[in-house]
Amino acid sequence: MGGEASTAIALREASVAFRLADGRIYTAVEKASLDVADGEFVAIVGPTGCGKSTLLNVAAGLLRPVSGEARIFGGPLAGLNADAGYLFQADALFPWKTAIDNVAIGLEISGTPRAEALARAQGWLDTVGLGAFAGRYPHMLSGGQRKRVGLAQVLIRDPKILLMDEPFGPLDAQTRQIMGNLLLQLWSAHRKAVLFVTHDLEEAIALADRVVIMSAGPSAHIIGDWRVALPRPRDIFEIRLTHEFHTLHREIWGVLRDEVMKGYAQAGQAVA
Ligand SMILES: Nc1ncnc2c1ncn2[C@@H]1O[C@H](COP(=O)(O)OP(=O)(O)OP(=O)(O)O)[C@@H](O)[C@H]1O
Repeated sequence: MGGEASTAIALREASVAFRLADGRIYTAVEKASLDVADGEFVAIVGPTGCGKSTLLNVAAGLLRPVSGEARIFGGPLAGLNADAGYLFQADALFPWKTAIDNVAIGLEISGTPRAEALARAQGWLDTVGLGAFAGRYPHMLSGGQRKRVGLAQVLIRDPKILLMDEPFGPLDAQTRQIMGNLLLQLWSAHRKAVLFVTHDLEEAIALADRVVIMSAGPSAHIIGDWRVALPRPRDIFEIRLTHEFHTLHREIWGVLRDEVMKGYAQAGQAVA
């Protein structure tokens, strides 16, 4: 492992608890430890409701752990993580702004002159394949196109860390794969540290350098950590067809399946 400063995100025995409406305390995550190196792509997979978004929110500085800590590039995280860009499942686009204005806004807020912000926003729209859609409002774009604008909106600020919470969740299977390939292209060109939450193990293996599995909650924590030694550059259509992919998938699923079943049981849902 490199020095602490080359570790983009270090969660050290982080525990997160919520006060429920009836006053009880629910410990969602307990003593979760995870490192993401600078430039590394790590995917978190786990049963529904286990605490994946909670961990991401700790890394974003949106939630403070009740014990343990989050360190960013070697320093303690206090307040919002200014090194991170965040992409959620839901669109975060302003409906009253055009695509180009949605992309430019992050620069404008931080004082970049409007003409320069627009020129750079147009460059990012070109990069994500939406150069001709600059003047469209979000409601005039497809779900996949809105995700592309969202990616451009985050990447234009050049964050060192990308926090992604099921970013392609609402998209159809084909568009998800196309977006996955676009993300990999952008990531290999710009090499951010990525923490990517997904419930989809195939997506996690196809994209990531490491796949991390969380246990079912309450008191969820990291129970497995696999290095994905598949070659890059990857095409996520093709990589899923390889023997190495299937072997790794079977191995990780052997652990994940048990947690998924526990997760359903604990949520009181019937499983056949
Ligand atoms: N503000 C809150 N108050 C109380 N409980 C919460 C709160 N936020 C999350 N939880 C609970 O903490 C647990 C973890 O939630 P979280 O959203 O992190 O799970 P997740 O793994 O991202 O779920 P999913 O895969 O379904 O999106 C869940 O049981 C959830 O009900």
